[in-house]
Amino acid sequence: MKTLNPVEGQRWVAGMMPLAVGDPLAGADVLGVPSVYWERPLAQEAAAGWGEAAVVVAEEPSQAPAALASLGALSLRWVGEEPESMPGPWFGGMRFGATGVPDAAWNAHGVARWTLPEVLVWRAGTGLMVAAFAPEERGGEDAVRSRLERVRACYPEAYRHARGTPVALAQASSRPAFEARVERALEAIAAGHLQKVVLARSLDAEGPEAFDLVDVLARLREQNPRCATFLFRAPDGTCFLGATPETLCRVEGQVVQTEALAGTAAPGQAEGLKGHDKDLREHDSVVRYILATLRPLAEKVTSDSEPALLTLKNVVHLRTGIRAELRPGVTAAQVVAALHPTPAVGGFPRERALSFLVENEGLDRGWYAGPVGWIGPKRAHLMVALRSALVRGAKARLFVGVGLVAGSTPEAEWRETEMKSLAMLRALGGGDVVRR
Ligand SMILES: C=C(O[C@@H]1C=C(C(=O)O)C=C[C@H]1O)C(=O)O
Repeated sequence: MKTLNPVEGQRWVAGMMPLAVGDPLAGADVLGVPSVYWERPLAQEAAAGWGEAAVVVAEEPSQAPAALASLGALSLRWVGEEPESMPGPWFGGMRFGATGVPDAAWNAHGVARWTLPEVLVWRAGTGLMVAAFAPEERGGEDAVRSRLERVRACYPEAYRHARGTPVALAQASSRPAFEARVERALEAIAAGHLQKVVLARSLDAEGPEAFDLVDVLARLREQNPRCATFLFRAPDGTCFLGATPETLCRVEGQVVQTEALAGTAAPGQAEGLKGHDKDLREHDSVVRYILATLRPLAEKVTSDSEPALLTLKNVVHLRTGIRAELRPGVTAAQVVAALHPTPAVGGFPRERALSFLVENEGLDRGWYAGPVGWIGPKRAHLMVALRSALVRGAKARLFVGVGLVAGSTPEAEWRETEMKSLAMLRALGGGDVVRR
């Protein structure tokens, strides 16, 4: 594990102040594309971070849980008032897991990468707050004060709407290759080797010029108010961003909220979903896995008695809400390590499904379907990074997956991946996407 600015043994100083009414995203007009971005419009939770006061990086998959656990060791001294409900201060994520076909495009994001921004702006009630972070030694307090003043002096008060006009995207992906992989998965299911496996594919899209990622974020949050819009920028400028509906875990003290999200229909066919045996089986394996995984960590675990419909712009999902009260001493990092990957994005039985993906998926998922979000003392929110893309310049690689069980068909699953790709395509292109 590598700490770019050592956290252990180092003390950090932080300060904060209110900003006038505004929008965390609007800061991008003066401070540039943020290093980290997070927004859940319906929950009125939004945060943008610039710069990197500290970064914790895992270099090997085996180091990812320790990297996450180490974030709690941050020794932070607040000058003046302490915030009550600041998201973070660590923002980042990690890879889905092992891959059979490593893609160097993911290298700069690392196996796991957690950033403590130099400046963090977040929504608090009707206004904004800004915090700054710096190492204690060598004038930390002065750095914090000057950063806060600099941000206050330049921060725009307007809301940042998308401004660009729609552009045509060149798109490339292989339907025959994906359908052949679906067939292979269905054979493994028919042979009794697997009950469920979630197979993903990529789709390459290219715009006429470099994507304006602030515009893309503005569209993602506006078009997907029930989702978490996120962005993580790696040191080489590559950005991983998206708008995902799936919470891996929200931790507030000892209380955890999570959900099973699996089973999908087109918006027009939502009503049939609750009575559809294939989708109910696909969903049920996720509910059972999450309940069994949380029980050893929790005093009490409860779930909704039946799945409800979660209606998004392009798709409808089956959703079961799950809550747990953690045993004393159990941390958010332990909950993440235990839950990820759930059968909503991996499969069941878990290890067999993951090996099947390494051998047959033919894709480096990178951070797609991995945990992304924020973590701080006593609170954390990690989402499953779906409906997302890795973007560099004018090129974007989108990722979409589908849960396969007995009864799935290649054609229907291809269509489902097409539907799921619309959220990112609409945000990248800025216009409606026509699918034949
Ligand atoms: C794998 C994805 O989505 C997952 C798979 C679903 C399904 O197969 O029904 C539904 C929601 C997600 O848990 C994706 O969007 O890429």
